[in-house]
Amino acid sequence: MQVYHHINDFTRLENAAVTIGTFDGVHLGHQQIIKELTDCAKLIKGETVVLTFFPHPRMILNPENHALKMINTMAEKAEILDHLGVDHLIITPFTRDFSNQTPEAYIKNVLVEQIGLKTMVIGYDHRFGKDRAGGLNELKQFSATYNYTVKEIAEEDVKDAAVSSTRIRNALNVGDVGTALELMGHPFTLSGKVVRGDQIGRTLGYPTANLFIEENYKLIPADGIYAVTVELLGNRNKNQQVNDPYHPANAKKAGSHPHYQGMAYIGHRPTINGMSRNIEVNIFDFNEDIYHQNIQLNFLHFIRHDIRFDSLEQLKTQLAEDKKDTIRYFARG
Ligand SMILES: Cc1cc2nc3c(=O)[nH]c(=O)nc-3n(C[C@H](O)[C@H](O)[C@H](O)COP(=O)(O)O)c2cc1C
Ligand SMILES: Nc1ncnc2c1ncn2[C@@H]1O[C@H](COP(=O)(O)OP(=O)(O)O)[C@@H](O)[C@H]1O
Repeated sequence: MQVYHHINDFTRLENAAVTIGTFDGVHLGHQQIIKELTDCAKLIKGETVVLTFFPHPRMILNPENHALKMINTMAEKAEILDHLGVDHLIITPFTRDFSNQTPEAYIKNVLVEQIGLKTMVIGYDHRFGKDRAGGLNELKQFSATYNYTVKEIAEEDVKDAAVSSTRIRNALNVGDVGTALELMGHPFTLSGKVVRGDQIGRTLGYPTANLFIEENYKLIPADGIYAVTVELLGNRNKNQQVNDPYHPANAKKAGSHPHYQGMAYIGHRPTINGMSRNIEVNIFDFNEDIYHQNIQLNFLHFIRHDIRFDSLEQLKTQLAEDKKDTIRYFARG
């Protein structure tokens, strides 16, 4: 997949099948749109283009709204779209100028002249252009003039499945990573660098790698303990991943890097009166120094809520129970 950070970097295609959206979570509904896009591209012997906005329009229009958290970082989204076989991903900065275009100007200047639109695949409720005046009707209205077709994804197709980014965010906010997995068809992930903590973990017999997440817009699930798989990504630069998905350090094929099971903790560590909200993982059958490495946690199952214990000894007893519960979860297959 080719990634572009500005529409001007894009070289117009002969036959582009295009879709536009935020695609947060790249859930089963989104995957249906991408599948439709791929089928349309085959019909016109063309290539697939996903046009997305980053930062999210609401982050720009509402920068003080810290409540707006995203299921995916841009890098994670790019990676999933790449796996789904998308040919071109255009990440457009959402500027006032851009959003002030009329629907026709947007269709003509951006979609037709800069991208080479031949087939538009679009969800029933997508809006674009100044005051969100553009939608399916406008796309259809100008299709004859600018010589493209419109493939609509019907409301019932998306709604039937009851899949939405909002529903996934709500599930994650209460720790229900199982529902998120079901609605996305892939696990919710957190990735970042391993940083030093207070080094208490190892004294309990449960060393925990502490995760630092760079993207402040990333949604962190509810406090609690989770069954996760852990991928050791080495020292790759996550930003490079978006800029250059072909960089060898960014190749992330199944089995190309170590994969472990583990139990993750999200919370303030009330037992030791911790101040910060930590994301930590105890990796099973593992004993290596991974400070400064990038790791990815794949969240599969909620184990329990965070608890304040009266002593570290009690916490340690509970950690042994958590490990048993987590192993039992994985054994269930
Ligand atoms: C699976 C797991 C469950 C945990 N559960 C709790 C908990 O219920 N209450 C709590 O205060 N801390 C909990 N912790 C966090 C520990 O307090 C923390 O790992 C320990 O203080 C070590 O911190 P350090 O990595 O900064 O050294 C848990 C950690 C893990 C890995
Ligand atoms: N099984 C393991 N799970 C997690 N980290 C491990 C494991 N074995 C070794 N480590 C290393 O130990 C560190 C965690 O030890 P810990 O005592 O909890 O220190 P800290 O408080 O700095 O996280 C990790 O960052 C990692 O480098």
